[in-house]
Amino acid sequence: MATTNLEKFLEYVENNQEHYVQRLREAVAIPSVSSDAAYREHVFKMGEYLGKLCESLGISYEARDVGTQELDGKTLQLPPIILGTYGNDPNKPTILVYGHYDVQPALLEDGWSSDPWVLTEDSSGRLMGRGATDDKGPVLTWFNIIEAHQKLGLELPVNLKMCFEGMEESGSEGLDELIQQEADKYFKGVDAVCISDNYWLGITKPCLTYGLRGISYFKLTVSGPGKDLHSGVFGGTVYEPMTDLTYLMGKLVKPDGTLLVPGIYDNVAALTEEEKAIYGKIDFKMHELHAAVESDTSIYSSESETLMYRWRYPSLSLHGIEGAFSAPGAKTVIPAKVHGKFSIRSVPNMDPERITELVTKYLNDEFAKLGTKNKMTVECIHGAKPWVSNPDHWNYVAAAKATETVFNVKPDLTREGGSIPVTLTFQDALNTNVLLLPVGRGDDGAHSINEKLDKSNLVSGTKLLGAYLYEVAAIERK
Ligand SMILES: NCC(=O)N[C@@H](Cc1c[nH]cn1)C(=O)O
Ligand SMILES: [Zn+2]
Ligand SMILES: [Zn+2]
Repeated sequence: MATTNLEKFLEYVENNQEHYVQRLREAVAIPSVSSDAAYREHVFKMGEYLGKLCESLGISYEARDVGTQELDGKTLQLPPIILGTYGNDPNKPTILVYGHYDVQPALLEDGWSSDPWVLTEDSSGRLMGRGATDDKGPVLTWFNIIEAHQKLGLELPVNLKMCFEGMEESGSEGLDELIQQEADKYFKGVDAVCISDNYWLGITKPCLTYGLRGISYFKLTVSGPGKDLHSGVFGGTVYEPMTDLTYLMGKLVKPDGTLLVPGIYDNVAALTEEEKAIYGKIDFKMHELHAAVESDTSIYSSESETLMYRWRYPSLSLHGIEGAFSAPGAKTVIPAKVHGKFSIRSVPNMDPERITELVTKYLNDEFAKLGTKNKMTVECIHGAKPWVSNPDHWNYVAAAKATETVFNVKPDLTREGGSIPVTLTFQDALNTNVLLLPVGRGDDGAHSINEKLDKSNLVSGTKLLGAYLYEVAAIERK
């Protein structure tokens, strides 16, 4: 029997694994941290890296300037959004793929077992490095797919449009505006959207993801003294910003995860019996969660509750305190100004503006009760709405078929607790279905130390996303 184009592609990918690892190594070596002004030049370098890849593969592209942002009192240029087009055949469907080329911060001293900016392969084929799974590995698979087709002398079965941003980890600044402006221009004719920027639920079974939580990220500032003070000289005689701040932060959430902001649960969509039944059917075991977090400190003991509290109920996490003493040693300082960082993961039908109102009122009321002479401000520094898609759409059916081709298993349908601000924007502005098709596993440790992508996932992910394009081209799209 003649070999199909898809079979040729799958075989080619299988035989070029080291090339894909090397490409990921180059990308991980660029520390494109979007949240820190000191790293901004590297975010630009990473955008240039993708631009060069586009050039080398004949992808027509534009590095779109989206203006500036204010960060830490400085005006910074936002990294460009890379818009690429590959193929323009009116007889083929057009798929828009999105990803991000910025990463979370990483320092060796945080506890990484190797330099986070040097992709390091261990004996089990784990490729460790910041951005390996979130989201450089998945972004590069699209280029791998195009390259494989060129090397094989094959046409892609679809037209591809690409949208890669460098600010996803910092609120996707500039992206929504660009999408609104370009909805009837650059993005015109898009039949469906595919995003690979999340993870399997566990470590063995692939999934398709149709929902995400939103996020409201807050900065709570308390200031008092005009400068840092000696605690031996001034301790006990002045109101201390850290004392006020930690008191307030302790009033936000209970250790069992219950949010303490009055009214915050009011709009949370009620759980129906139909929805409840879904959680029991998902292939997920508590030991997988324990393995992923490297402890057994889970709040709930059942799989269903754990999934519900990850996907469909809000959570509040305390992230850190800027301005506080945190180095080794025993500095006896009273910090003059401190900023507490926390975020609320929101769910249908919570509204970001209402969340900000409730949080601001509550913190102001609690602060007033302290009777301190310090000053307090609270601001939501970025936000995204929750997103839920239609998993019965042909886009999902195509992805499920591709999963069966590559993994020989039907994928689970999952939601996720993280946030990707652009999902809802694409869905609404382009009036199209959005699919999340993950490459990495649930234990990849995105945002954590020792983030990794298994080599087998890099390879199977390249096959999966390629096979998905074939299924999209073949499926009845209505
Ligand atoms: N892979 C998606 C992801 O990690 N998204 C981030 C988005 C974000 C929002 N604020 C800071 N980062 C997430 O934390 O969910
Ligand atoms: Zn991501
Ligand atoms: Zn991320």
